[in-house]
Parts: sequence; C-alpha cells; structure tokens
Amino acid sequence: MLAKLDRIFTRLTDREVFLLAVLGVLILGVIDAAGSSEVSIAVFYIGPVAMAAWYSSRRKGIVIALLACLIWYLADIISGAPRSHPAIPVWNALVRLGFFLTNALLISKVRSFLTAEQQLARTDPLTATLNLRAFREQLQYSLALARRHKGHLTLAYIDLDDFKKINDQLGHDEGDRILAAVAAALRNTSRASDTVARLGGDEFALLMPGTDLEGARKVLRPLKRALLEINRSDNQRVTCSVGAVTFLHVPASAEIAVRAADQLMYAIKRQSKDDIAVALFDPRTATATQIGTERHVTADPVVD
Ligand SMILES: Nc1nc2c(ncn2[C@@H]2O[C@H](COP(=O)(O)OP(=O)(O)OP(=O)(O)O)[C@@H](O)[C@H]2O)c(=O)[nH]1
Repeated sequence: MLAKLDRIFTRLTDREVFLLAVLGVLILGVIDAAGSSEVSIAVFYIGPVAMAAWYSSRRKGIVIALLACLIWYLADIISGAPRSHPAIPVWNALVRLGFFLTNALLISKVRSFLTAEQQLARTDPLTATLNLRAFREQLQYSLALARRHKGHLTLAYIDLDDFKKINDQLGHDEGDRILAAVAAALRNTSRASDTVARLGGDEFALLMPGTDLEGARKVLRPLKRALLEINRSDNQRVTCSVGAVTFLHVPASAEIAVRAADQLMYAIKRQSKDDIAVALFDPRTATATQIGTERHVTADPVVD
C-alpha cells in the first residue's frame, strides 16, 4: 500500500504534490471546523506537511506547515469551542506550528540525505561517472526504450592501453589523474543524452541511445583526439582500444550487448591496440560484425 502510494507521488510534479497537500490541509480544516472540539485531528495535518517536504521540497514543506497551522487556527475559531482565555487558540496554533515546522525540516533533511546516498551508490568516486551497477540499470532502461520505440543505440566499450605501465612508471596518483581526465574527455565529447560509466579499473562505457554507426563515429573520433591530448607527465600519449557496436535490433539482454562490445574491444587489443572498431550487431549470432576501424584518427594539429 505504502509502496504503491510512493510510486504514485514520485510520478507527480512538484506543483501537483503541492496542490494535493494544500487540498489535504483544506479538507482537514473543514472536518476540524465542522467536527467536535473534543476530538483533535491535529495529528493528521502531518500527512500533507510530510508529503510536501518529502516529494516536493523543504520550502514547500514549510509553506504547507504554515498553512496547516493557519487553517487549524481558523477552524478552531470557527468551531466556537469555549476557551478560558482568548489567547489560548493562538498559543495552541503556535505550538502546532513548531511541531509541523520541525517535522517538515526533519523530513526534508532525511530526504536530501537519502538522495545524496543514492547518488553516491551510483557514482564512481574517482571519475564522478556512473559505476557498473548504475550503468547496468541505465543500459537495461535504454534497451527497453529502444525495444518499445523500435529505435537503435550504440554501445562503446573503452579500455585504456597499457595502463598498468602508467601506474608502474608514473605512480598510482598519476594513473588516477589520467583516469579522471579520460572520464572528463568522455563527458565533453559525448552528448547530454549519452551515458558515460566507469566499469572498473581502466575500462569505460559510452552508451549512445538513438545513435547509428555513423553517429557513433562522429562521437568517437573527437573522443580519440581528446584522449591523445591528455597531458601525461612523461609526455607520452594516452591511447585506448574501443569496440563500438550499433544495435539496429535490440539484443535480448544487457549482458549480450556488453559482451558484444567487450569482445569487439578485445579483438582490437589482440590486433593492434590504439584503435576504434565499429560494428553492427547481428541478432542471429548475437555477435558484432565489424564494419571498420578508426585507426587514422590522430591528435588535432597544433595551431600556432
Ligand atoms: N591508478 C589506478 N589504477 C587502477 C585503478 N583501478 C585499476 N587500476 C589498474 O589498472 C590496470 C589495468 O590494467 P589492465 O587493463 O589489466 O592491463 P593494461 O596494462 O591496461 O593492458 P592492456 O589492457 O592489455 O592494454 C591495473 O594495473 C590496475 O591495478 C585505479 O582506480 N587507479
């Protein structure tokens, strides 16, 4: 029941959540004004306050807390319940305001901690790209979307060449710096709709939804140039082996997609390294049929 409500509220926009919370407070106010003053329903105001603070924002939670308090105060006056002193409804309203505000602030704080933790669990700390787990989820989602809309997508598997030597010769810190620079190059050369992930060690993935072979080439050529331009402390070039597979027919699973791109990348590792292989996925054999390579791509000429 709670999980179902959560799914419904998560799908609503900020504005819809806010309006629903306002409606909730108004309904409670009407019940309060019409009902008996002996039975307090003040605790139910927490519902709309919590809803706004959790699903919308801290600010909206505070607004609903203020509104709940005002409505409760008006309902108390309208109900005409006898009070021994005229300041008592004001005092009660202020006590409730403190209670509602505390709840709104605590709930929004917990929410922002949770969001930050969820973000951390999906992010590779060194490169700030998605980690393997988040990448798998994203790939599954993209494949489902491509299947539904009969679209296509390209997956590039990228493995740095001789990275162990970089670590051994230049030190682990320099290795880390280069990994971060590779991730930055991937982000800078890909589009906002693409997904960059570090799959582990010196392996990265670039997922390009709605991209065919030619579109993938247009992204991968600048990427290769950007990698060649990364500064290494020994002035050597950073190179990589890439297997980029275009799926015109969506594979049955994310594992098949990753395996096809991985195998293509390994073929380049065995042949020559420092190259990009582009291929079309063959759904009958569940493998990639290589179309060509991008060996000729070199660093941008230096302009004086
Ligand atoms: N600096 C650094 N190195 C890492 C990290 N994670 C893994 N590595 C190293 O990355 C290297 C990966 O090497 P491999 O992919 O096995 O081999 P390679 O030297 O790149 O050789 P080829 O892939 O055949 O070109 C290993 O030496 C790991 O220790 C990391 O977070 N930081």
